[in-house]
Amino acid sequence: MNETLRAPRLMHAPADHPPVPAAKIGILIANLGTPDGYDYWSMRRYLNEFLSDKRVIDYPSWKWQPILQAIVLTKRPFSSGANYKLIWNTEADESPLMTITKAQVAKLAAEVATRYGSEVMVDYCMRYGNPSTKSVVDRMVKAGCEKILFFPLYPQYAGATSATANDEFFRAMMTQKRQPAVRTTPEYFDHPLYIEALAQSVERGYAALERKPDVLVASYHGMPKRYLMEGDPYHCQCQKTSRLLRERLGWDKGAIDTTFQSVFGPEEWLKPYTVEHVAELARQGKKHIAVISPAFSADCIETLEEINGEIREAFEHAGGESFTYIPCLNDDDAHIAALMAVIGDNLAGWIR
Ligand SMILES: C=CC1=C(C)c2cc3[nH]c(cc4nc(cc5[nH]c(cc1n2)c(C)c5CCC(=O)O)C(CCC(=O)O)=C4C)c(C)c3C=C
Ligand SMILES: [Fe+2]
Ligand SMILES: [Fe+2]
Repeated sequence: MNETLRAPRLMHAPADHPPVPAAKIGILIANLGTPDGYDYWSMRRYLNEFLSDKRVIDYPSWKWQPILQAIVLTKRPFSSGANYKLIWNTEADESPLMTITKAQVAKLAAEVATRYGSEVMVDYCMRYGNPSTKSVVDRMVKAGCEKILFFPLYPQYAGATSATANDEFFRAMMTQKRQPAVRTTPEYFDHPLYIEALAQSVERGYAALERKPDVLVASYHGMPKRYLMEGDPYHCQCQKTSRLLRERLGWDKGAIDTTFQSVFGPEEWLKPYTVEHVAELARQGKKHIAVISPAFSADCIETLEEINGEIREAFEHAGGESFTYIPCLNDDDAHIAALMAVIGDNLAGWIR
């Protein structure tokens, strides 16, 4: 057993003493969350929780809630549900984000067991929907985790993703009688192994093509431009990821275009918008493109349906000829190696 994990235990506890589990370290992987089904009520429950989060939509409740409840949640569960149906993993009856998260966590758990032994456990939770952050924190504490490393799988920090995941984690801590020591991992948008994993995925994608694309579009999830102006570093971190990827690939300036997708509501979002940009590329004669989405650690509705469906159609409609979607890093070994490096860095001092 690792020395740093050895904690004083009650060897001869009296009969009426509650059980004392062996001390553990927990690594809690978090992702955004996904609906339990694509039917109206599952979609409504999920979207209601998501779109009521002030880190995501920061309008005052008195203004936003009537619009959300009376307009958005009467229509969007149908349109989004229809999109989820297109990509649903029918075998497991779950969304791809869930299937891929489970695969990532299984590989990480195996790596962690090899590297650190059975005193370090790995589990996952979602910010919205199931399994809830609180339910998994409760389980980890019950299992004896006296230290928890919380790891939201967003390479680029955003208030709407990393911060709200952390908020939910801290809320779960507020109800613990025996509160563990906790750490949250910082963003890893410039981690050399993350950039390496992205580069390898591009090289793999390009090796399978007969003709090299005219441009690689790096499409990131968008957010209102106002959030950038108010200090959210997400936009800058996305730009830096694209630059580091281009440098690692040894490509000239201009070989990767950085764009933003998934505009929601009437405000201006980060530009250029992917859907408009790819159509413009086709009109300019760049008729062969590839698209990668570095902000998503797992393929999901935004990549499988929006990028590889709607955005592909916009490109083809504008005269584009070949559109190659490069999948997210998912459970690629190079991705797991990058995540393990982030975990290792952030366990420093807790374990050798
Ligand atoms: C409305 C505001 C939204 C902001 C701001 C936002 C930021 C943001 N989101 C991700 C990652 C994901 N978003 C996903 C789905 C999704 N996102 C929004 C809205 C905002 N996201 C909605 C309404 C939805 C649901 C789908 C829909 O109805 O269109 C997902 C996929 C979940 C899945 O089940 O597959 C991810 C992942 C990032 C990285 C981000 C950063 C700024
Ligand atoms: Fe989103
Ligand atoms: Fe910026």
